[in-house]
Amino acid sequence: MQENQLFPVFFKLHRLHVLVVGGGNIGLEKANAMLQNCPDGNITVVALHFLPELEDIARKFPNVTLVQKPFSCGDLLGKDLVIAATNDRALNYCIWEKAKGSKVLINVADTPELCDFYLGSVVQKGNLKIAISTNGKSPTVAKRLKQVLQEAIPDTLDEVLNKLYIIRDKLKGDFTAKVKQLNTITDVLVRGENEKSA
Ligand SMILES: C[C@@]1(CC(=O)O)C2=NC(=C\c3[nH]c(c(CCC(=O)O)c3CC(=O)O)Cc3[nH]c(c(CC(=O)O)c3CCC(=O)O)/C=C3\N/C(=C\2)[C@@H](CCC(=O)O)[C@]3(C)CC(=O)O)/[C@H]1CCC(=O)O
Ligand SMILES: NC(=O)c1ccc[n+]([C@@H]2O[C@H](COP(=O)([O-])OP(=O)(O)OC[C@H]3O[C@@H](n4cnc5c(N)ncnc54)[C@H](O)[C@@H]3O)[C@@H](O)[C@H]2O)c1
Repeated sequence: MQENQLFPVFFKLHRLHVLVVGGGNIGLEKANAMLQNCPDGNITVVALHFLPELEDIARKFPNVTLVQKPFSCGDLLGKDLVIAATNDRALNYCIWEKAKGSKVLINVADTPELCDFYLGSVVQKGNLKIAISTNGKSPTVAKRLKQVLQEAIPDTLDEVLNKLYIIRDKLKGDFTAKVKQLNTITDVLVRGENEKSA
């Protein structure tokens, strides 16, 4: 079986600055995906034209800036991540070249082979977040799996996380002892009732 070799990380987008080039459907979709996760994310969108939905977003989110102009190399200055989402393949390739030259991580929306990273499909329950990738094989399956997990994970799990956070703070002893106690308390999460009594 082929393995997915992508390494998932969770970015703090309010501490980074993302450049999106393209203000059409895909630019909107990617900006929306980021803002759903991180409403304080810093995003600059550069495009010749913007969908009205993006203009609404820029009004609603003070950290989203729209710049109406053709892409130029200087747009990469001070950016940590780039998403190229124009309808011009040659331009997307040029943005990729410039980003690589500037050591900025880039996602070219329609070209997996030019992506340093993929956006994931995201399950969210309070503090819990699960990011799903199908290794680029089927974003639709990633979306469906997200829907299944969103339903399956109980809302009360967030209470569990908050309680464990308090307990974690109060536990005494050295690191190894704390880890042991936390594992004992949470054992119930991975073992069924029958297994416990056996
Ligand atoms: C997860 C999600 C995150 C997000 O974008 O927010 C995401 N795509 C989503 C949806 C979606 N995208 C597409 C469809 C149409 C049906 C289909 O093709 O399945 C749907 C479904 C829909 O919209 O219903 C079209 C599409 N997508 C890519 C290509 C190019 C190619 O594959 O060659 C094409 C063909 C373009 C064409 O044919 O012209 C490429 C990528 N899309 C990825 C992520 C990365 C791989 C993630 C992974 O490893 O699974 C990757 C590689 C790069 C990237 O874009 O980061 C988001 C789920 C939203 C949710 O959770 O609700
Ligand atoms: N990865 C994915 O999920 C996915 C899915 C479907 C399509 N795509 C591809 O993504 C691309 C974009 O699709 P779309 O629907 O958003 O297109 P669109 O036509 O709605 O938007 C294109 C955007 O690019 C901007 N643009 C064009 N030239 C520019 C320049 N020189 N400088 C700055 N901005 C410029 C336009 O102003 C516009 O805002 C298409 O090529 C499509 O094949 C990707």
